[in-house]
Formats: sequence, structure tokens, C-alpha cells
Amino acid sequence: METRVDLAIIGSGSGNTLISPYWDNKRVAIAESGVFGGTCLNVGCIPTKMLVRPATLARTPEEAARLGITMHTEGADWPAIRDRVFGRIDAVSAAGERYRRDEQEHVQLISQEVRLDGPHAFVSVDGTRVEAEQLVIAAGSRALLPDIPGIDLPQVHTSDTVMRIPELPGRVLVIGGGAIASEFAAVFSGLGSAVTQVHRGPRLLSHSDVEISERFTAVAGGHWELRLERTVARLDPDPAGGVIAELSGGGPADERVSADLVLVALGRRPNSDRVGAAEAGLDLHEDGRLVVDEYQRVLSGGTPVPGVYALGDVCTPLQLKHVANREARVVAHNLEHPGGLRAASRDAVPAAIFSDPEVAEVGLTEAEAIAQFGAERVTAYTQDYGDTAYGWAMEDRTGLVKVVADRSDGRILGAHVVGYQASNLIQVAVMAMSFGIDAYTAARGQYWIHPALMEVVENALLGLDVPHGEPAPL
Ligand SMILES: Cc1cc2nc3c(=O)[nH]c(=O)nc-3n(C[C@H](O)[C@H](O)[C@H](O)COP(=O)(O)OP(=O)(O)OC[C@H]3O[C@@H](n4cnc5c(N)ncnc54)[C@H](O)[C@@H]3O)c2cc1C
Ligand SMILES: NC(=O)c1ccc[n+]([C@@H]2O[C@H](COP(=O)([O-])OP(=O)(O)OC[C@H]3O[C@@H](n4cnc5c(N)ncnc54)[C@H](O)[C@@H]3O)[C@@H](O)[C@H]2O)c1
Repeated sequence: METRVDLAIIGSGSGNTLISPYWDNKRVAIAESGVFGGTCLNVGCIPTKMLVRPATLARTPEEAARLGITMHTEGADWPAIRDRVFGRIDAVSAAGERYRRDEQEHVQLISQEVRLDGPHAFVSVDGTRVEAEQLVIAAGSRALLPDIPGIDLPQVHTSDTVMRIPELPGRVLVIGGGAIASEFAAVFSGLGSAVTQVHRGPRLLSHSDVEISERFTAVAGGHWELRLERTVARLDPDPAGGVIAELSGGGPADERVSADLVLVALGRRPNSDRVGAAEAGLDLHEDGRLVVDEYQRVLSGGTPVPGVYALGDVCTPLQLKHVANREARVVAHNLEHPGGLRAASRDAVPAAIFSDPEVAEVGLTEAEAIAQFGAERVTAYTQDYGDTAYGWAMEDRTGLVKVVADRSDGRILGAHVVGYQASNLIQVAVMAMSFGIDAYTAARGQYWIHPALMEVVENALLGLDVPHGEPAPL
């Protein structure tokens, strides 16, 4: 079967948001081979954070004890937690799918794997060919699996499967030191599993500012077991049940870790191969990402292909939902205004890791800033939560905010937070960076509620060695 449409989309994650009322009187085809709604809704941001919340609550007695309150977590009802999470999410996904399939006559939902047939067409596994005036590749990414013996054992999971397990495992082995590994280590450990996290480097979240990464590693190491500078060489079935992992690298020779469940989180590769991008003549980065220009147009032989766009994990170096969504808004505009293309901005993109503790960051680390501008130009200041009034109220001993700025003009170059509510505290710095507000003006040019935790950000900004302006705000 052959169809001609005005717009064809591969992927129903952020790709689904492109179908605005503008397309109501036109023909649209959207292909989705997996669960409708994509990664963030079904197996990513949303369910993980819905699990982080109860896990964080389960750990409250530790904080309460510092404040003179005796509390106990009696236990975690995993089936109830899991069913609450997916009871909500599955319904949202099903409703979204129903809407596109049954309620929008102009939209053809193709629930199959498709491959490009040239840049302006795709073919599904059942042979349906869709030719499009404009086409968007929003095919996302997938988990990478290491090539080690035992990786196909049934106890081995990725983030795609680990959230629907029937019961809470007693012992969990987490392989990886990045975002997904650190979030799930916190979830399982908070809910009561004995967690061991294996990471090849000396610090978790190794791309973060060193101070943040060091603090995070130290606090996480107090919550669950870490095996740093180690890798998992092989996994074998344990005759007693579960899996035995053999570790290699530094540390005790031939160390073995037993676990009931293994979570692998070693990064995600773009799905450009699944859509046959190379065969369609599209340009790829070495890591498999589609090459796009500032307007999100895909390139072929270094030249933009008219009317063909990509967005999200399949092309961006920042695998984040708010980035995929921003790129989708840019693509939506450009599809609707081919004569007035708008560029995507990558300024001040924040990210948060919802682990225990939480981490949030935006812009350059201190080391990156020094490498870019030279040590003379860079000023950085670290403010501990514990040295502010709300930090006293919390009896906090581990949270910190670090701000990096240009000493010559006070421009904020980066901000980094580890601790309670890090993902919210960072937004002040994101706003200042996005609107070009210098560090001193951001600190003194507005009121800060006293004694809110946010004062830790105010104090970090005030600690910087930057110009105060003339006249300086009081
Ligand atoms: C466990 C986890 C937690 C995360 N947490 C966060 C977070 O807290 N905050 C954050 O900002 N980001 C988070 N992310 C990242 C975020 O989920 C992604 O960056 C975002 O969802 C990418 O959106 P997308 O539209 O590019 O791709 P997706 O949402 O993955 O959509 C792509 C879709 O394309 C489909 N597809 C692929 N190939 C084909 C084909 N050939 N034919 C048909 N369909 C195809 C796929 O099935 C998929 O549904 C997390 C990711 C994971 C895995
Ligand atoms: N809260 C969030 O925003 C959030 C949460 C989860 C995931 N995500 C997104 O999803 C992406 C994927 O997450 P992730 O945790 O899988 O990737 P990641 O890039 O964050 O971490 C990958 C980890 O695996 C390690 N690693 C890679 N290859 C290895 C190998 N061969 N042997 C041993 N270790 C190896 C790396 O050192 C790193 O610690 C992230 O980059 C992030 O953008 C975001």
C-alpha cells in the first residue's frame, strides 16, 4: 500500500507533539513501533521520578533522627507502588494512542517498525509505504548493553524492564555510574534492597563538576555499596538463586557480588540505525546521532535536506526530555513556516539527577570554564546548605551550591547543586543565565524570602568575586 501525506513522523515521544491544529486539514502519518508516547512517559523520566518519591520518603527516618524525631519505615509495598505508577501512566499512553487512532481522521497511526526509503518516505514492516512532503525523525535512543558473558540472563534488566518487576529484589547490582544507574540505585536502596553499584571511574556522575561529583559519591556511598574503578567482567547464574557477578579492575582480585537482579545503565545509543538513516544517505556523527543544522534539518553530504527534520535523542548530544521538547517546538514552527525558519538555542540547558542526594547543573563546570576562559577570568564560590538558616533547620551536612562566573563582568557561566531540592534551586541560575542577568544583580537586584533554603543560592552568588555594577543594587 502507498500513501502520500503532508507530514510523516517517526516516533511518538516528543514527535507526537508536532501534530498541532495547523495540520487539521492536512494528512499526517505517525509511526510508533513501541508503546505510544515514547521513553519519557512510559519507561523514562516520569515513572522513575514516581518511584524516586516513595524511595525518598522511605529514607526520611535518617533525617528525622538528626532532628530528634524517632521514625521507622515499616516497609515498602512494591506491587502497590508499581501499580500506582503504571496505573496512571498506562492510561495516559492508551488515551494518547486512542486519540490519534480513533479521533483524528486526518492522522494515520502506523503501529509498526518503519525504515526510511529515501529521506522523504518510509516503509513499514507490512510493506506500507508513506511518501511525505515533510518528514521528521524523532526515533529516540535505546540502552546500550555490554558484550559480557551472562548479559542475556533473565535477571539482567535495563531501565525498560526494571520498573515492572513482580517483587522488590533483596539484592540489586547496578552497573554504571551515570544518571540512570544513580537514580535506580537510590530507588532500590531507599525501598529496602541491598544495592551495590559498580562504576569504572573513581567518582559517580563523572561529567559533573568535580566538587559535585565528589560530594555525590561520598553521600551515595553512605546509602549503598559502591565498587569504584571496577567493571563487571561476567555474570553467571548462582546455583543458590540469582546471579554472581565477577568484577575486574582495581580492588580485591576476583571479587564476586551476588544479586537477585542486575540493572545495566551504560548509556543510550541513538536509533538512527533502526530507521535506516545511513542507507537513506543521511549524515551521522560517530556515536550514531543524526547530524542536524541549527534549524533541526537533517544533513546529507553536508547539505540540509529540504523538509526533513530530526529532534530529540536521535540527534541531540543532550538526551533530556526538555531538550527534545524544545527541539520539537522549533521543528513544529519550521514545518509550518518553511520560509521563516527559526534556530534552536542550546544556551543554559539544565539537567537534574533525581538520586539521593539530588544533583542539578547548568552551564560550565569550573574546570570547563577555566579551560575555555583561563583561570584569571574565572571565579567560583561554593556555599554549603549547612551554613544558611534553613540548612540549620534541616541540620543539613551535605548539600552545596557552587556558582562559576566570569570575573570580568559577572556573567554566570555555570551553577551546580547537590542536595535537597537541587532541581528546583538551580532554576534561579538558569533564569539569570538565560536572560543575561549578572551574578551580583541576580543576588542583590531582587528580594529573597528569609529564611528559605533558596538563600543558599543567594549566598553562593554573593560569594563570587565579580563587579557589583554602578550604582550597585543595595
Ligand atoms: C530511565 C530514564 C530516565 C530518564 N529521566 C529523565 C529525566 O528525569 N529528565 C529528562 O529530562 N530526561 C530523562 N530521560 C531522557 C528522556 O526520556 C529522553 O531524552 C526523551 O524521552 C527523548 O525523547 P524523544 O522524543 O527523542 O525519543 P522517545 O521518547 O524515545 O521516542 C522515540 C520513539 O520512536 C520509536 N521508534 C524508534 N525507532 C522506530 C522505528 N524505526 N519505527 C517506529 N518507531 C520507532 C520508539 O519506539 C520510541 O517510542 C530519561 C531516560 C530514561 C531512559
Ligand atoms: N534525570 C535525568 O535527567 C535523567 C535520568 C536518566 C537518564 N537521563 C538521560 O539518559 C541518558 C542515558 O543515561 P545513562 O545513565 O544510561 O547514561 P550516562 O551517560 O549518564 O552514564 C553512563 C555510565 O556508564 C559508564 N560506561 C559507559 N560505557 C561503559 C563501559 N563500556 N564500561 C563501563 N562503564 C561504562 C559511564 O562511565 C557512565 O558512568 C543520560 O545521558 C541522560 O541524558 C536523564
